[in-house]
Amino acid sequence: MPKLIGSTQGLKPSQINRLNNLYRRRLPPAEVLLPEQARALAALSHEIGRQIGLVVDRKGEVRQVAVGGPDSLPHIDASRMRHGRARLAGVALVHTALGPSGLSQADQTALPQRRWDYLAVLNVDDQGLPGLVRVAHLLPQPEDGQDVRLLRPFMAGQTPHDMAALVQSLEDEFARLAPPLDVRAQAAAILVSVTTGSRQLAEEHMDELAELARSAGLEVRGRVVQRRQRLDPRTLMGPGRLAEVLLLALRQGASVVVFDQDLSPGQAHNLALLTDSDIKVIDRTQLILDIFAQRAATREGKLQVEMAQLRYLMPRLTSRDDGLSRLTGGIGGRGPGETRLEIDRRRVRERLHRLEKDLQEVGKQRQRRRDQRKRGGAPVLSIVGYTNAGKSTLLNTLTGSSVLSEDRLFATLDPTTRRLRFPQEREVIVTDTVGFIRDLPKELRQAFAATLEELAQADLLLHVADASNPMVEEQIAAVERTLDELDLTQAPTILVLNKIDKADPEAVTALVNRHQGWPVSALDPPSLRPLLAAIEGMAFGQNAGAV
Ligand SMILES: Nc1nc2c(ncn2[C@@H]2O[C@H](COP(=O)(O)OP(=O)(O)OP(=O)(O)O)[C@@H](O)[C@H]2O)c(=O)[nH]1
Ligand SMILES: [Mg+2]
Repeated sequence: MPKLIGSTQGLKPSQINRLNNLYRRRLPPAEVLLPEQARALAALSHEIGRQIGLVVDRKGEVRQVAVGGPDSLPHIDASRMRHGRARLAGVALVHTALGPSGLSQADQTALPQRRWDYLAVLNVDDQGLPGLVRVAHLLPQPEDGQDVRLLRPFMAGQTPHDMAALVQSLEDEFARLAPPLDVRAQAAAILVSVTTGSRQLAEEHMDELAELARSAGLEVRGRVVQRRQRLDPRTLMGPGRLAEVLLLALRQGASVVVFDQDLSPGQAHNLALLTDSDIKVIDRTQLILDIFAQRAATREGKLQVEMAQLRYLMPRLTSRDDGLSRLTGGIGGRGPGETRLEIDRRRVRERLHRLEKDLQEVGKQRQRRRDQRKRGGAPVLSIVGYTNAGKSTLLNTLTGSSVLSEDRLFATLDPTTRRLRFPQEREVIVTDTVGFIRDLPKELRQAFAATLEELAQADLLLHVADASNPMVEEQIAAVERTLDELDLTQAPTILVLNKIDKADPEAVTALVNRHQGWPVSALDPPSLRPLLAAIEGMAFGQNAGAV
């Protein structure tokens, strides 16, 4: 028999017994409660002066008995009660309310939070007698602007609907309305941004978040931007708005909610407690970590990503509870965590220590390779730039190689080195590396320090920007800021304005004038000729070509 949960302190053994006995009798699935069950429940609730909640599955079995305060219930985790692939929780909540209050605001928001099949409130009068039963359920589509339907209140035993049939039809309707998932996607997601800034900026950042989500294998099914005077320190957005987001997720069949803002460990924890356990609430940093985890191919890359994930996880391991399992893993359950709920801080620390050692070792090897290259004497040209700007494509076209390039953020994680030959037997070493992004998570910046160190060796930096991107100015600034933070401003830099084939020509002209950049299309070799001449000139001295 499952255990009672909630405020059982101070109750008499006989009362605890009677509460436990509530597990023994099934409730009629079609009817919510039989009259004698309503009487017993009302009397007991009245006697202990607390709300009693019953979580009831679709067969009428009582799966959880919860004891609350005079007008509240404890947190109930319905995750292990879910049946099959149901969209709704597969369980309903029936609880008592002392006095005439009926359905509270908390009840209304609990519906999308917990996805109860339905929620029934049994009023208990001041004599301890059962009053009306009020039932509310979520609507698959809004009706007259309402997302929740309240059934006509009734006395126990006089249910106006066959509740089992009603739940089944809701379930079918929710399933019918959510489109099937694209075969290439791992899950559907709702994107959320809570901001005190301008809507336009928030929308632009959401465009980027959508690209990140797509790159991570998520299918974006909705975007919600909330502007507030002040962020809610507990959950960023207010509870009402959060309930809307969760309802949208339910209707769209989305199992991931991604915040554009970073969530503190406390916020992530609170949000996890306020959402159904089938929903994963993550932030932009986690999304980026997840992409990196999917893309890391070399040993060094994998070590770096695991280190970043563990560093992110560490402060979130303080409290261990049901929210944790959803905080730890990646979207598809990759990454550390998920399978290791029992993972503790000590083990994480040990693993981090090990990773640091391994990374140092790999770093030494990298240093040796670098020294060898240096001894060769050829100048080193490093390609840097915002993710997806076309760095790998440019490397390929410049050096006639075939490094993976993809319309996807963070296609490249591991540095690649190629030779670019000029006439007269002169060559430069060209390296392509991981792209930058605004607000790169600090865990990743630290973990990728070794990779980025490579850039310090560069004699020349090629900063590639995507001139066709509406956010190109912000991207150029973000890259410059990152270079600055990495202390990489010594080497001369050439700004390459890429993708002019699909950019607005006037915008390109303006960019060229403003930044003294070289307009090119990495897909069109002839367009690279002036840039090549500039590279040769800067790598070998202005007049080198004439010698
Ligand atoms: N139209 C057009 N597309 C380009 C051009 N250069 C690159 N692309 C496309 O832009 C996308 C990204 O190119 P990548 O070379 O992978 O970009 P990257 O900067 O290496 O990206 P990450 O490694 O993910 O940071 C690919 O789909 C390329 O085909 C260009 O000049 N014109
Ligand atoms: Mg690349």
